[in-house]
Amino acid sequence: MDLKSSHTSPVLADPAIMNDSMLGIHPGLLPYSPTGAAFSPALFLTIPRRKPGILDDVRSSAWLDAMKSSSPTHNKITKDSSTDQPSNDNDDAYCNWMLKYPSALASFEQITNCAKRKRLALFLDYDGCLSPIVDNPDLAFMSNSMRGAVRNAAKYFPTAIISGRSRDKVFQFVGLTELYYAGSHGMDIMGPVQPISNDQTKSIRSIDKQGKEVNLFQPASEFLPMINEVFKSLVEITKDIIGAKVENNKFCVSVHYRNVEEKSWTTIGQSVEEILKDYPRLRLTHGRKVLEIRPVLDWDKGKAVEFLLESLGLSNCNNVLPIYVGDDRTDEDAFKVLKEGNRGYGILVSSVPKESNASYSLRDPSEVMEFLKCLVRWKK
Ligand SMILES: O=P(O)(O)OC[C@H]1O[C@H](O[C@H]2O[C@H](CO)[C@@H](O)[C@H](O)[C@H]2O)[C@H](O)[C@@H](O)[C@@H]1O
Repeated sequence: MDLKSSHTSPVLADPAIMNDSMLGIHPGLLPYSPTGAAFSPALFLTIPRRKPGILDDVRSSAWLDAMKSSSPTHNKITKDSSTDQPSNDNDDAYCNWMLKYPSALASFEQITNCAKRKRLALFLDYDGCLSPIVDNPDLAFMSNSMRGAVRNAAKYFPTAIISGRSRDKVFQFVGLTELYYAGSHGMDIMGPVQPISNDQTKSIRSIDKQGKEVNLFQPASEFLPMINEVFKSLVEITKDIIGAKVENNKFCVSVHYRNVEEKSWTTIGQSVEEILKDYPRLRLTHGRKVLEIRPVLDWDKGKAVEFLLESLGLSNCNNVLPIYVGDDRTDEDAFKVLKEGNRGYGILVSSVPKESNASYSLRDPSEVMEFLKCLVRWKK
């Protein structure tokens, strides 16, 4: 998905530049842009309500555009009839794109030159990064070789998984106790116990499954009943749409349409919109063939990275190099945090050109595994 092109879609347009009557799409369905938003100390965002509109056909096509653009089509492999060699329609575009987002493997020396005499911290997204994208989200298993690579990396560098999944679910998939986990797009963080200097009033001491004392940060805890209610309504409203799947990710909900025929995508989008009309404190973001419903909070994967760095005692240090590897739009918040402060590197996992705040790229999870192995070899 080209982030630039998203700004041409009414559903994905920046709310800051939309007027009240524009399309009548529920504000919770628009992506959050912090520009001009008012923050309360409790992290809540104020998003202006818009009057309902009547342009239903325009809204349907807006839904379809938004849903299509959130999941890029993959490279089409064709055969060159003159040589009978496979050729790739999009190779040139990908090579050009890599001039802006060089391969983290090809640029490994450059990255490690920067990491010299610094402490490296690793932040890894799960789906599409450590596990390949598959049709059934319940079967998105990580390979044993990938698990081994992550385990080895965690021996040398503090490592955290930051996922849109519930923290329990992603822990089930990864199964490594030596990592830190942030679920629900960073709204459920289990990190190390540290004196925390910033005002993270919602942090509580807890004990993890291994009996270790940990710090639990759940800024959206009061949304739990609301999320459960919305989850049930979404299950009900989508039950007759073949292929639709609703996943409860604890502090957010995913509505999957990967296995739904394209002609029903608009129905899914509008069903979600219908439900969210009653929940102005929830908003929607788009992922890879998934609509994600989450609290209107000034909290995202970027904030989660900052929180974890602080909990690990690694913030405000010139001798720390955080690296974040992710594939999805929600990972952009983390890329941005690292890029803006020139603090570290975002690595986008993508086999198609996408506009991003990342500094480097990797094609797919197998390259992510190779990159992790390279880091370990370098550190040894
Ligand atoms: O932050 P992530 O760890 O990348 O989680 C984002 C979403 O990932 C999952 O959905 C995606 O992967 C599925 C399995 O490969 C795929 O079927 C789906 O189409 C993708 O969108 C997960 O199921 C969602 O709940 C996460 O929010």
